[in-house]
Amino acid sequence: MALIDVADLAFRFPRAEKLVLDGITLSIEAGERVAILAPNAAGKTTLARWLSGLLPEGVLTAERGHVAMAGKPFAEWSVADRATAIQFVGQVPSQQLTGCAFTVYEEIAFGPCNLALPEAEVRARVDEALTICNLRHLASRDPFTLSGGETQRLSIAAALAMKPRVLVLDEPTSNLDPESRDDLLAQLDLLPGGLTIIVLEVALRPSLALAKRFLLLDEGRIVADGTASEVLNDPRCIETLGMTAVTEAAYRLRDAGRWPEATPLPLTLDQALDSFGAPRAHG
Ligand SMILES: Nc1ncnc2c1ncn2[C@@H]1O[C@H](COP(=O)(O)OP(=O)(O)OP(=O)(O)O)[C@@H](O)[C@H]1O
Repeated sequence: MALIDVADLAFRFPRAEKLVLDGITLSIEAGERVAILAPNAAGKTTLARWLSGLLPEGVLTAERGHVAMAGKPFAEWSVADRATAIQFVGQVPSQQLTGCAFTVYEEIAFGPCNLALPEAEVRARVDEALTICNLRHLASRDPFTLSGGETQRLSIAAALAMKPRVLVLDEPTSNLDPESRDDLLAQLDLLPGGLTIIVLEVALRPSLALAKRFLLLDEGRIVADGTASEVLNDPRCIETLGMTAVTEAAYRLRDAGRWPEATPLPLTLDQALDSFGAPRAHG
């Protein structure tokens, strides 16, 4: 059985003419690292909230279909069980702070404390999350004094301290400068192998750094599902999301007759260097 099953999910916001999600069907296995790609306003955050069990909520219900985790629709999960099964990290770091923690340490401890875990277990979880997210030196700081990148790392640390099976990341690097983005991606790359990661993205580079499987969301439907080269080279993906800078450079070189026709266009710098037998950029 897949860990997450979305069955013919169709959803529209109240009074909206169009469906945001229009028959989404997909399965995600435990341990998979999946990127769901789509342009702005295509429904990434909405789908992320469904995948995380944050929708349905109140009047916001599906027109049809549902999302289930481990075979059970989210509607049947208790809040505590859902929060330990799946965690959502959104794109605006400051909106994710609890607002009731005086320190970074307390912010990370908030979730585990609400599960009424023994103090030693809470401490162990906070310690581990501080290390993974490189926040140990900031443990005593007021969360509201952190930079955007630090706050995003804190949001992820707080999510990890819940020891979820699934982490849903909605454009996690969209508000970060290139250095903070690369730092965060390097840290995410070190997360435990068993953790299922679903990242919803408009940007190709962070998706390539995190995911092995790629889905393209278009007009409320999943229209492509495959490897990076299958999905990122799909004309529908190129039309809506463009190409990586490396692919575009190779594409232009090929047009100018300076990229071997038989050599596939690379998606990343490492692939481009491999094509020429050059040493990779990092080690
Ligand atoms: N609460 C709401 N009420 C009505 N419409 C909404 C609501 N939230 C989102 N929408 C609309 O639903 C559509 C999808 O929004 P969503 O935020 O899911 O897209 P997105 O792909 O995450 O966009 P972005 O990349 O710009 O963050 C948009 O047209 C948006 O205006």
